Amino acid sequence: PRSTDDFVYTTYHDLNSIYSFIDMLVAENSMVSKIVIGQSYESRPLNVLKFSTGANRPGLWIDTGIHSREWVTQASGIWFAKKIVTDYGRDPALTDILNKYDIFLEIVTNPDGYAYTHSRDRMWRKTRKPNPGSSCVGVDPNRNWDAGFGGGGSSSNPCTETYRGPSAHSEPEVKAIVDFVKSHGNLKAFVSIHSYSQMLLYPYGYKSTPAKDQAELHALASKAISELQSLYNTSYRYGSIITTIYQASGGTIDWTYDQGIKYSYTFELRDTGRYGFILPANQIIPTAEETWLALMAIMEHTKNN
Ligand SMILES: O=C(CO)C[C@@H](Cc1ccccc1)C(=O)O
Ligand SMILES: [Zn+2]
Repeated sequence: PRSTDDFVYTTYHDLNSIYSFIDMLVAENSMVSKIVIGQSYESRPLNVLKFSTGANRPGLWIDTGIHSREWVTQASGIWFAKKIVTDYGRDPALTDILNKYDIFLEIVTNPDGYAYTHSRDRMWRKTRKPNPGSSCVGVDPNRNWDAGFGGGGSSSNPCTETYRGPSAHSEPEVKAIVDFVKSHGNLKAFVSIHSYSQMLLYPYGYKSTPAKDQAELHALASKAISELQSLYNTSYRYGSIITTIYQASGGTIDWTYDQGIKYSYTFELRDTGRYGFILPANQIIPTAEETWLALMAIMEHTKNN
């Protein structure tokens, strides 16, 4: 495609196609820039899109594709990026958000894993860093964060899908975000997008203690999923990670919440298991559209509080 107007949003794309989408979007829009926050284990750039209409603004973070096999999430991230530049100046709610906040969007958060799902194993979830002393490769990047690291709901066995890694933030893909969050210092919302299960989750996953902001997070989740459901009647469950899905330690949003980013959420997109990770491409746009309504509710609430 020569521009993001003729990019095909109705299909899944390989890594090079997504990288060229990112570069086209930057070239086409003065409000969009690309920040390389680090390199993956296999030396791929960790690209973050920055949407900004002014200097020194607080930020809103969205990541997709931290688990590489969850392909509808990277595809939704591409759609979100185009939606933002299309709606700015046209949709009053999005325009007001972008006049006050920067949006940061990391579409391919695990590029080594994503490349591997195209080349070798469609069902790959983890990073691709070898584990010394083991023939099993990769760490679960959603168990590698310094939040209850090593606790229940993560594994010490490199051959499992929830292997936590040798130490917190051992994975370059995770460390790059940790460093970005700390150096930015003014993120007000952090949304990490997974599939599948149709859930909207908030901290904690590593412990059953309710988050101090649990009441507000629960009420906002309720509002967000009713916005989501209003489009195609897709039904979501919502609640804390540990009560809604299972105990999981070392997860992304437990760490961001404990860094003081109150509006920390994880989405589990479509579906509930019929297709699972192999969601048909004809569901990409409907999934992205309905999820965007929930994201707008979260961003608006953040702006108003
Ligand atoms: O990816 C998942 C299935 O795609 C579910 C997520 C559930 C979860 C979500 C947020 C924090 C910790 C765990 C996971 O096990 O890491
Ligand atoms: Zn996942």
